[in-house]
Amino acid sequence: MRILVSDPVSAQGVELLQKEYEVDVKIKLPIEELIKIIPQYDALVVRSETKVTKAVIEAAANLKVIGRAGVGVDNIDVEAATQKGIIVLNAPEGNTIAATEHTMAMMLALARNVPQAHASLKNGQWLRSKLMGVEMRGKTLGILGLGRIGSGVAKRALAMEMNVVAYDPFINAEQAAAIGIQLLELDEIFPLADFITLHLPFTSETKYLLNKERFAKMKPSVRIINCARGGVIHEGDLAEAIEQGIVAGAAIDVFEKEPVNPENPLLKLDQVIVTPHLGASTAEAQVGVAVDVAKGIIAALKGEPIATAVNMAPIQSHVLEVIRPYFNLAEKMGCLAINLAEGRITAVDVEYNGEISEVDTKMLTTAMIKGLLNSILTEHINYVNAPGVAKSRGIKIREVKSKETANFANLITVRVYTDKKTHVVAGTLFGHEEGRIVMIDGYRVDVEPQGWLIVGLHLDRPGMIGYVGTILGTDGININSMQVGRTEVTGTNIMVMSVDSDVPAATMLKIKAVDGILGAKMINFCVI
Ligand SMILES: NC(=O)C1=CN([C@@H]2O[C@H](COP(=O)(O)OP(=O)(O)OC[C@H]3O[C@@H](n4cnc5c(N)ncnc54)[C@H](O)[C@@H]3O)[C@@H](O)[C@H]2O)C=CC1
Ligand SMILES: O=C(O)C(=O)COP(=O)(O)O
Repeated sequence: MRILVSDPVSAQGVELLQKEYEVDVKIKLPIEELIKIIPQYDALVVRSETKVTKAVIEAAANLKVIGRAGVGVDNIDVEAATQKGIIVLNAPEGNTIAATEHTMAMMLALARNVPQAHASLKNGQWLRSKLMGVEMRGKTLGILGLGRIGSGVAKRALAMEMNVVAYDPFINAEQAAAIGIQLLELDEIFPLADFITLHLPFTSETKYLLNKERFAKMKPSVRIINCARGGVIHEGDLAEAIEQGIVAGAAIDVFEKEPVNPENPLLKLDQVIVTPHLGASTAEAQVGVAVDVAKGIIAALKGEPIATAVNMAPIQSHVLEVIRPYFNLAEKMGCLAINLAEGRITAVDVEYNGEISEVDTKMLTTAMIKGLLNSILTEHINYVNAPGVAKSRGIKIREVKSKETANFANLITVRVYTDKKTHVVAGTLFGHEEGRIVMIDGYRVDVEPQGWLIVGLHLDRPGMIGYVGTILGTDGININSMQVGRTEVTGTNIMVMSVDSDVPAATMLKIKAVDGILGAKMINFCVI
């Protein structure tokens, strides 16, 4: 597998990738060049500079994952990636402190005219009275977006004895109260705030969130800090508001177009201080995000679950810890259940019993669907596209949960409904890691889901196993384990044979033709 790193990321991250895969680092590629070479790669690592447009994604014939060494994924066409089944993941925690501290630096520099004082003094001017500042203590700070960075800024601002209020429709009052601040509506913040700082993602919702109308509602002494994304503020409106004295000043780290056009009106104003998107630029943050993104890319290429994928349901780390050992089992159960099934599949129920039912199991259900669909479709099914493909094929997926369990501490049961019959497979973990199938269609078994299995239904009479064993032996197929499962209902048994190699269709036909064999299926766990 080959990985392309197209923005500068720390060497530690690149080295991690190199331990497992071939890595090319090619910085500042023109987009045409990127489109030309992207088909050679299985993974792409970017920061904010590379624009991963729809055209890039369409050309990316082999791409499985795009890793963003940082937070914002607005430079990636996530929708196009999702449609193509490409995982997009980010590294959201590594640069939080860097961006938080840069925000504080920008706020203080803005309040005390530090860049203007520095520039004028280096120019030989001693401008003490012209560069009068304002204090932070006792001032009101309005934070728009109270996520990782916004809440870090809130804590630091409280330590500086500021009054802090915030707007974030996705945070509840208790979460804000835990930080020690009050949540307000957006329009309630404007007449109160002496400083407004932005910490929200750039989306269609937040585009030009601060514009002419909103500036008009603010205190004329307001100072605005933007270390989030350029397009969240209408730059032309901000420049105008500053020129007209509606806004006192601004500290800007991010621009709608980067690198910023030297003609951008904000660059011409003395009241505006700027940095060239330096929020994440600390040695510590760059190592942090590079290592995190490398780990994410490796997990994605190995088909393992990823905690920071942005185009899959996010998994909290404590949940991931509980469900991680079950992923492989869930996938294999999906594969087994679909191979047993006959007829047109209409719905799949996944039941979780025991303690596992108490955490968010959506991702495990996705793993099951991934295993199920990968066994029957030629297109590659992964965690990103599995739910969508199931939906497009009219398969209804339901989760059922109960803390109650009979024989096992935790049990996962999958029921595959077809227009002919319902097939049921149950599995659990032995110890912490060992996945076992413990029930097939009502028959109690104990099967390790790996390699190749033959599952056969047969009449409960002497010699059946012998017939099948002879056919396999004659055809040179080695059996490595075998068991027979019974239900309470007498008359039929299930035989499950684990074999060392694929079983040719001709051998399966011979097995099915044995008198007393009611059906036999070959399951190849190696395909998923
Ligand atoms: N200047 C730089 O170098 C850096 C910039 N960033 C940017 O900072 C921003 C915040 O990053 P994090 O705090 O890590 O993200 P986060 O996801 O932890 O926080 C974002 C917050 O914005 C809120 N939000 C989303 N849509 C909203 C809306 N329409 N109105 C109000 N609130 C909304 C969310 O509820 C969330 O609490 C992102 O845009 C990120 O790209 C992050 C790191 C470095
Ligand atoms: O993480 C983010 O969202 C950032 O804005 C940092 O961008 P960068 O990696 O420095 O290009």
